[in-house]
Amino acid sequence: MDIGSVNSLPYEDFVDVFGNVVEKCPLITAAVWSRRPFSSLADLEASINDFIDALPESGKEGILRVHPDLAGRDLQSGTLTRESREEQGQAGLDTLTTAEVSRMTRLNTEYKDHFGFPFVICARKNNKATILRQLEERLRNERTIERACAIDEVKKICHLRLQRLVVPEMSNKL
Ligand SMILES: NC(=O)N[C@H]1NC(=O)NC1=O
Repeated sequence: MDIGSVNSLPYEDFVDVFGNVVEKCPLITAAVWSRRPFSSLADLEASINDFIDALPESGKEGILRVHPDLAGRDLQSGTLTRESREEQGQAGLDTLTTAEVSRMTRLNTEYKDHFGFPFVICARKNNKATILRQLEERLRNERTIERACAIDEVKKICHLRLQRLVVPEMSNKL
């Protein structure tokens, strides 16, 4: 889909297509629809990022809280969103050993107890080793820094999800 087609989508279709670019936050997509027309995919992405940046800290934490744990209960029970399942699979989180699952679960719990929101990282840009290392390192962050870091990861996830939905303008001309 190119940006012209994106701009011509009625509200319902726009939310159907882009409703999960930020995990389980279709409200963000619904809000940015009124900022059409977008000049490019980057412009649509910037509108989403602007919306997130304008939220109060409690709103940003809300975005983090609806993210599923990595290698957590939703992965085991098959209740992840399609996007999240693919991302966690690509990072190898669906083939962890029992010992790795235990370590991830222990660290995820420790992180959540400490910050009050789940650990979020762009799985597609990582693998199980870098995810576990980041989880241990970021646990030591000061809260404000960590919240900003997690929101940056949400934006990276959103960037990659958008790219898979909208063909870059150049490749339409080939
Ligand atoms: N907890 C967490 O980071 N979840 C996410 N990361 C990612 O790449 N997809 C997700 O659902």
